[in-house]
Amino acid sequence: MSQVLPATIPAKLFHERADAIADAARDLAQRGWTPATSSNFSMRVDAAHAAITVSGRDKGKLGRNDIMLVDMDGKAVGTDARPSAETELHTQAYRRWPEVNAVLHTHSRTQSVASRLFAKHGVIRLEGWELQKAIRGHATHESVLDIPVFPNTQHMPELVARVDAWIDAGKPLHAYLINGHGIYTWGHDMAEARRHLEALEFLLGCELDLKRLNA
Ligand SMILES: CSC[C@@H](O)[C@@H](O)C(=O)COP(=O)(O)O
Ligand SMILES: [Zn+2]
Repeated sequence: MSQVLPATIPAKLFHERADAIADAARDLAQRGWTPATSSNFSMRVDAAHAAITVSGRDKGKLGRNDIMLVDMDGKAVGTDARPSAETELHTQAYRRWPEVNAVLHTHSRTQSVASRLFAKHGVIRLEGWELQKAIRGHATHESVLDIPVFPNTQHMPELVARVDAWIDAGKPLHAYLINGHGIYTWGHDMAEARRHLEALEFLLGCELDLKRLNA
């Protein structure tokens, strides 16, 4: 794949983003959170563009050629490569929150099982866990952190509309699960997005343990 960059985007900037995405993806794949080419990752490059994983690639073995440029409508820029099937969910986050610079989506077993188990409630309420403080804006374990569970669909505009409706209702949103599918979360930078994902994986695992123990 050859990526032609707009004149306004230096190659160094695009490569930095691509390398940060590949590093994160390798780590998450090693944890077993990206089975069978699933998951997708992106970073904002500038106000009008994001770098995102090419669709269908093994996320544990990404190189620079597996990351491409899209505009904020999710359309490929300067390449014939096909962006992630879920690109619109990434660009939605960049459009809605100018301060968000990295979006991560994984398919861990914990995320998948939790999404099925809590789908009937439409939300997982996290409350009383110290690790909630790993999420931006949460200063105490006494805060309430609601993670919505949206129905899965292959039709991205439907999911985009559900996310928009949640945000437009004025409800805080740090992450969402898609039923039988996985999780989306994001951050002001890649380190924050990774911290959010790691904390949420841990917290969902705790909730599943409580269910198992019937506690
Ligand atoms: C390999 S099944 C998972 C995919 O359908 C999808 O949900 C996913 O996360 C990866 O899709 P991709 O198009 O590679 O970004
Ligand atoms: Zn997915």
